[in-house]
Amino acid sequence: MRYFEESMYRLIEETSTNLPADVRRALKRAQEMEDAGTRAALSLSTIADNIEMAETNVSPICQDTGMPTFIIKCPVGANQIEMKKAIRSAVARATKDGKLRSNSVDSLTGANTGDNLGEGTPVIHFEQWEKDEIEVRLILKGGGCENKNIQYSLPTELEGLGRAGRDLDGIRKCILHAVYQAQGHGCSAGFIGVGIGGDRTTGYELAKMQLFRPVDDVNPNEDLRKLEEYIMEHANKLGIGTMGFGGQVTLLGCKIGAYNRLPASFFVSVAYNCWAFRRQGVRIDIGSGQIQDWLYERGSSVQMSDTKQPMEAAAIAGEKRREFVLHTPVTEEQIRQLKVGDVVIIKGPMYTGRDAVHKYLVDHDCPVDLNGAALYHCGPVMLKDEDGNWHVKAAGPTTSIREEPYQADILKKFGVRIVIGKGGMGAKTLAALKEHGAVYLNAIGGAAQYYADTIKRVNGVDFLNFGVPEAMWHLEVDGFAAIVTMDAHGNSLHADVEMDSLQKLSQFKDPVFI
Ligand SMILES: O=C(O)C[C@H](O)C(=O)O
Ligand code: SF4
Repeated sequence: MRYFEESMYRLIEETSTNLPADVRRALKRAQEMEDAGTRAALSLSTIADNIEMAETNVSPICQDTGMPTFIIKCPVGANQIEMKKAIRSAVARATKDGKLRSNSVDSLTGANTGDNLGEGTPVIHFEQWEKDEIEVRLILKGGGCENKNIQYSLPTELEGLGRAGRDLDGIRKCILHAVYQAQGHGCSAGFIGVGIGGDRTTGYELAKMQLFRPVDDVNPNEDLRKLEEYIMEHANKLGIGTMGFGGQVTLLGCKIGAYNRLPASFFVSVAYNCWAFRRQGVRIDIGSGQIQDWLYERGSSVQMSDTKQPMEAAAIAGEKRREFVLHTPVTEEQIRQLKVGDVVIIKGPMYTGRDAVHKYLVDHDCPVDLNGAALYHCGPVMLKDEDGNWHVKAAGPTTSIREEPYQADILKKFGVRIVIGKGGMGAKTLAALKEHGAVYLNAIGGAAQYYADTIKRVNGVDFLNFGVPEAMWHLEVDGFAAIVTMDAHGNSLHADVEMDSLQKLSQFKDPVFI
């Protein structure tokens, strides 16, 4: 097992940087279904470019490299203690090399361990089997989509769908509702794994395990096969679309499994995974520890960006789409001219700030002048070179709704004019944007290489004590493109899509599986 640690490193690197072929194909099918020039099509082509860039740069597809979760099957007698040590060492090394973001945070103190090792991280599950080889599967599921996981306890009453009973039709309703409630927050279009039954813990576990099934497999259970097909067809009628921008494709895959349950319990657990569906696996030689083969077809065989239509070309592609190049800092007048649907391309300084920074700024001063500034909800992957200079390795947006309790106050207090993130924000922020003359731009979630490429320099950093993802990075950008989804006139694309999709959801109220 001399090479086991190196094999684990390669598995981590491959999973983080090279999206597998089955996932790529699902995204290509989505691209074919969206009309050229629409927001959904533009986002999908940015996603396609990003996938290729990640593979070429051997850098993370998305900056949130998630909770590394290893599922291992090994023969009786294999040394699990040694394997665990090797996995932990490979995780730390991959973090140091910028293949993983330092993502392990002390829940009480907020301290980032810096190497992805800590209580409960990484997650490693062992199971013994009869075969004479080792199989290791890895999933890197990010926090934004993890936040959209949901567990239902039947019977229940569901928004838009009414009563969901303890039967196949009740399960159907829960799954549709799960897709609806995720909206664009978890970087749709997504994949869902569903666990029927079990208890609260094993139900979620089963749901997550479904995500290891190949996208194109067929469920051997006839009832579940029918349900999967039904969900794929109907969830895509909700109109949520890529990034929640509206569109034909909301769901890219649905896999359902069932466990027995207790008479009193009936759980339906849904694991929501973003389009950046990073999972791979390897078969390992028990003697040498070397990789024998990959368990999922590797991404390199499916080329993504043949239908290239970068976001910057939006003004040409979409007849009515307007495009604005803004040099930061900006004025109120520049912001007031923007409307939902416009494409904005930013040049100049930009500051990152996410959960810890927002909480801090509410009661403290800011070390930089944010007047007219662009504030980017982003926790990048950063590497420091030998000369002490920082480099951005991956830098897509994070889910903005988490900052809803703070954003309006921060706009007012510091004079921020551009907020950039993904998934949109709520009514309080919308009102503040209108009152103070600011705008919300939706960047393409998961497009971490695409955005890293627009960052030309790192000018400085504050709050590094919050950890790398939570620090305030001072960036210099050129060609940073995003879409206005909340303007300074009280319009929100997110509110519109949410309302519209709720109406569409209620079409599926009547029983189907009786
Ligand atoms: O933590 C991040 O950078 C992103 C997160 O996965 C999210 O989707 O909000
Ligand atoms: S930012 Fe989006 S693509 Fe990245 S992990 Fe979060 S949900 Fe997934």
